[in-house]
Amino acid sequence: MTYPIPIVDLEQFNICKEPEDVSDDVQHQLARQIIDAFSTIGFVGLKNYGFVHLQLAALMKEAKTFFYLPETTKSKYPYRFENQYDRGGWVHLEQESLNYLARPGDLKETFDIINDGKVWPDDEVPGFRPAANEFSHLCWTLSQRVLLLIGIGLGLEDPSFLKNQHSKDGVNHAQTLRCLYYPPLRRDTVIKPDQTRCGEHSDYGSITLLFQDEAGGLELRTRDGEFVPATPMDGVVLVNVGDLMQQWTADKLVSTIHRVVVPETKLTKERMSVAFFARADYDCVIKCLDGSDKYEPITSFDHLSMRLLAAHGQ
Ligand SMILES: O=C(O)CCC(=O)C(=O)O
Ligand SMILES: [Fe+2]
Repeated sequence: MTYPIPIVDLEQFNICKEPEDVSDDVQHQLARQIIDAFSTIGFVGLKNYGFVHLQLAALMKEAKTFFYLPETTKSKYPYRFENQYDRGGWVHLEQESLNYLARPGDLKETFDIINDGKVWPDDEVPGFRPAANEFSHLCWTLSQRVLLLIGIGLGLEDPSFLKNQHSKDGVNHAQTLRCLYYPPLRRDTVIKPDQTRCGEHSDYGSITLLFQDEAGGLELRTRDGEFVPATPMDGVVLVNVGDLMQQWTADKLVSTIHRVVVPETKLTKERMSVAFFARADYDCVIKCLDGSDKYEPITSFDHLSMRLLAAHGQ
C-alpha cells in the first residue's frame, strides 16, 4: 500500500531560514503542497524541517524517566484544568478517553505542559523541564512556519493572520506540549471491549505536530472510512489539522480521525510519542475566514474547555 500521507520537503523554508530570504515562488509552491494535503487527507509529513532528533531523543529520555516512576510519586503531579492559566500534569492509565463515546479509558499515560507548567517533577527528574521547554520552543517555531504557509495557501489578505493568533507566551497563549507513554502490556492483561491505546478522535485546535518513536500503531481514517497505518518514518514529523482550524476555514481544511491501536504482536513493547498542539490564543474568536456563517463564532478557550471536559468524562 502506498503511504497514505503526502511528504513535503521543507528544506528550503525550514525554521533556520528567515522567511524574507526565501523566494515567493518557493513559499507558494510549499503552501500549495500543504493545502493539497490538508484539504484531502488532513495530514502531511514534513522532512528537513530544521531541527534534529537529538532534542526529541533528549525529551523522550527525560519523559520516560518520569513515566517509570512509581504511581505514588507521579500522583504528586496530577492533571488539572482549573482555568486557562493553570492546567497540565500527569494523566494516569485509563483516566482519559479520547473517543469519549467509548469507555473504559485509553491504555496510555500523558504529561501535559502549558505555560511552562506550575507543576514539575523537578526533584525526581530535573532534566524534564529544560528538555520540554527547549522542545516546545522549537515546535512553536515550526508551527508558526506551517501556519504562515496555510495563510499563503488560502490566499488570505494578510498571510500572517493565522500565525499571529498563536502567541508563544503571555496570558492568552494556549499551546500545549504533551508527552504520551503507552506502557508495555502483559500477555495476561485483559483488554476491555472497545479499549485501545488511544481512542479514535480528531484533534481540537489548529494544527498538531506529532513525533512518534518506532513502535508503530498510529492509524488514520481515510475518507472511505477505512483505518490505515501511519507508520513512523525516520526524520518525518506528522502535522495534522484540528477541528477548530476546520471550522475557521469553513471546511476547506479537514481534521481527520486517528487512533493508536494495541499491536497484535509485540504487545510487550512500550510506545512513546510527543504531540505539540498549536491552538489559537484563548481570547481569539474563531469566525469563518471566508465570511460565511457556516459555524457560530466561538472563542478558542470555550471550544477547548468543552472538548477537554468531554475527554475526561464530564
Ligand atoms: O500517540 C500518538 O501517536 C497519537 C496521539 C494523539 O493523537 C493525540 O494525543 O492527539
Ligand atoms: Fe490526536
